[in-house]
Amino acid sequence: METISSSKLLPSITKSSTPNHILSFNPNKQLISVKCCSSKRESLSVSSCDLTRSRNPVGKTFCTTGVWTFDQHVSESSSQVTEDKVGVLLLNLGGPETLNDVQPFLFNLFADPDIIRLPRLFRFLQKPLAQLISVLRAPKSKEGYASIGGGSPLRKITDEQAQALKMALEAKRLNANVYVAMRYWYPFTEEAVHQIKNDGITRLVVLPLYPQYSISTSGSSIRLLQSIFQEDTCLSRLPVSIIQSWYQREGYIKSMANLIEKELQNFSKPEEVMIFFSAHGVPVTYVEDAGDPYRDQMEDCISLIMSELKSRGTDNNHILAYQSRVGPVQWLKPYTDEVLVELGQKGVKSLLAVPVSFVSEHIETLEEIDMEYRELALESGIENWGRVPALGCTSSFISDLADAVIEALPLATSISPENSMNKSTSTESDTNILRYVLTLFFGSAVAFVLLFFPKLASTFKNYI
Ligand SMILES: C=CC1=C(C)c2cc3[nH]c(cc4nc(cc5[nH]c(cc1n2)c(C)c5CCC(=O)O)C(CCC(=O)O)=C4C)c(C)c3C=C
Ligand SMILES: [Fe+2]
Repeated sequence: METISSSKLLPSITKSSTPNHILSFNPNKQLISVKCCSSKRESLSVSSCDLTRSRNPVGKTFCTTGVWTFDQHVSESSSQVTEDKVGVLLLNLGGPETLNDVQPFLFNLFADPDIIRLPRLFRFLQKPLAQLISVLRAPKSKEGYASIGGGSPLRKITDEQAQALKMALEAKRLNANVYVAMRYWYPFTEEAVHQIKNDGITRLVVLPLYPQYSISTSGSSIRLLQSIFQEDTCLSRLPVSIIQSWYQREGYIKSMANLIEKELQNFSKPEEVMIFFSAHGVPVTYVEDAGDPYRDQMEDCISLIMSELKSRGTDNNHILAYQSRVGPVQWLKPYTDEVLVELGQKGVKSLLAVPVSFVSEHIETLEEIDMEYRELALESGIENWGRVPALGCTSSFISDLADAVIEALPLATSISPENSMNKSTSTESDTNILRYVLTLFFGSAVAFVLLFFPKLASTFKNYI
């Protein structure tokens, strides 16, 4: 068992050549532990690396992935797995189902401190800002959702994936209930957790439906989950195993390569097509200041997919760019729209877009790629355009997710109840009330000023 400091966690995870990381947590123990599973494709060998505690200046355990706010410890209990009532919790973003849902959905999204990361001193502005930005952005967002049929397909697709995963698990002789927990819309994470509790689940695997880990996606959902579990004595005893990222799994890489190969055949000269990976962007500060492994994982993922294609004799040129930036800050580069124009200018004639951050169709594939980027590419001189569909319920992919769940199951450990991080003293409650009143007062004042002074509000024009 290797012991390393938590400040080394991120590099060891993101640069690992065998990076299937399954983390189980127990916030009472004074160690952080991570299971680094050497996923040699079909056969999985597990090695544990215990991480010694390292504290940030405010006294909480800190880890550069941004997930592990509290100390954690792993202990294995694989012998129990067969007697358990198993649950699998799929984490996803959620999307507005009707146009009326758009603004409240956007509010939930922008109110997440992992989406708009304000300095601690300005956190009290989070909700008023979320209100303002959601109101300002809603008209543009609504247009987008209107153009793809009046709402997000995410809930329907995720439900179908949940059903397909349940069946794939059954086929592999594991009976499990599969739940869906959305971060910003129905079914909310709280509802899914409530159901898990009601159903008497005794062992849980948490599987974010994002192949690569980002603070803003899997990280946000996992943190929310941790806080719900820590508040509940019963849940804090439930053995849980969290699969943080799975982009490196063979089943995923091969399924992506299959889709790309198939789509290339629709071009008259497949070998001349540029494979254009378009990943969802994140602000640069996430990666460079907060230690988000997203960019490293994305680059690793693309190189694995390209190696797989090469091994099959498909050796096309490829490029990775980042789409969907929102707000006034700098995002990961190169930007998809700028690269499309450059490629057109350089004389690239055939291009296959591959969305790679997400496994369902959603507004950014159906509207942004299929409509906006396609139009831009054609205007820029690209003549032949194609797009790889999202994986959805592709059977090889779902079967691989099922394997990931089965592999993660024995690693589940519980959060013990004694050391509830949320036991607050009376002083803390007083402070909370004071903070609440101040937040309400200043927040309303700021929202009022911004809403009624449009020039100030134009600072936020890039969110619109
Ligand atoms: C403002 C910050 C945002 C960050 C950071 C961000 C990261 C991020 N998002 C996805 C996946 C999806 N995002 C979706 C919608 C969406 N995302 C943002 C903002 C940020 N995303 C907004 C404002 C919206 C709403 C749509 C819009 O107004 O443009 C969706 C679509 C859900 C749907 O309804 O279909 C997905 C999927 C990833 C993978 C990611 C970081 C890696
Ligand atoms: Fe997003």
